[in-house]
Amino acid sequence: MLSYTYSEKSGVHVSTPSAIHTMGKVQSIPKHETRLRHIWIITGPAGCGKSSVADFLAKRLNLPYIEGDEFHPRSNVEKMANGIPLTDDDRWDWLETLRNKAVEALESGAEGCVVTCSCLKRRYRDVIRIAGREADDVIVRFVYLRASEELLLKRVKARKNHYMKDDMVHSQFTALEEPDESEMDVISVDVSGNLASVQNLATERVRGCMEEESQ
Ligand SMILES: Nc1ncnc2c1ncn2[C@@H]1O[C@H](COP(=O)(O)OP(=O)(O)OP(=O)(O)O)[C@@H](O)[C@H]1O
Ligand SMILES: O=C(O)[C@H](O)[C@@H](O)[C@H](O)[C@H](O)CO
Repeated sequence: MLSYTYSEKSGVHVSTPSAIHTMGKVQSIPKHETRLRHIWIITGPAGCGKSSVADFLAKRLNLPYIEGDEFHPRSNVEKMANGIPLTDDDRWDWLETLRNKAVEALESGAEGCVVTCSCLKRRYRDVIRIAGREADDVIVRFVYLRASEELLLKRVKARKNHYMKDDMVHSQFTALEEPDESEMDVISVDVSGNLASVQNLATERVRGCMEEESQ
């Protein structure tokens, strides 16, 4: 069973397993004996730094990294490259694929994984959240990289050799439903600082969250 409490320190509502299910019975176990497996989803609109942060975090935590953009079907990439925003229908299968990839990583023995996925809308995050029902020790957490449209426009404009051009940034913000306080599994990180400071900040927040959970 998962229980939620708000943590001043990490700024998220943390869930802690208070019991595990064994052969149909619920057996309580001491928290310190529980090893949680996290699926860390690095989210936000194009150019917010998902890949740069996820790569860094995965190395620091020694976890496999799944780059969400690699699993978009070719039709989605072609649309985006041609300046056409994706629709909900373009995204459902992709979201499920990413969820399955994350679960597969855990099934094949990883202690957790880091996944990049824009997850622009709440219902997209809900698709990924289902992975947390796999087992009591599996926890899905979102790291939302927060930035203004103006800043991301600047970063995407400066970026070379990417199918997503700056003419798509506005549509990303039109689709975006920023996570609010009711989404207790989201860590929100301001990405207006330089890359190294953002990478460190995100890693610190993630570690803080893990520390809270282990208490
Ligand atoms: N905090 C930062 N400060 C300055 N530049 C940054 C920062 N974070 C990322 N960048 C740069 O902005 C660009 C976008 O970053 P990145 O590719 O990591 O974002 P992304 O969210 O993965 O983008 P996309 O989803 O469009 O692939 C890159 O050129 C990257 O080097
Ligand atoms: O849902 C979406 O619209 C997409 O996932 C985009 O966010 C891009 O793939 C990504 O950001 C690359 O620039």
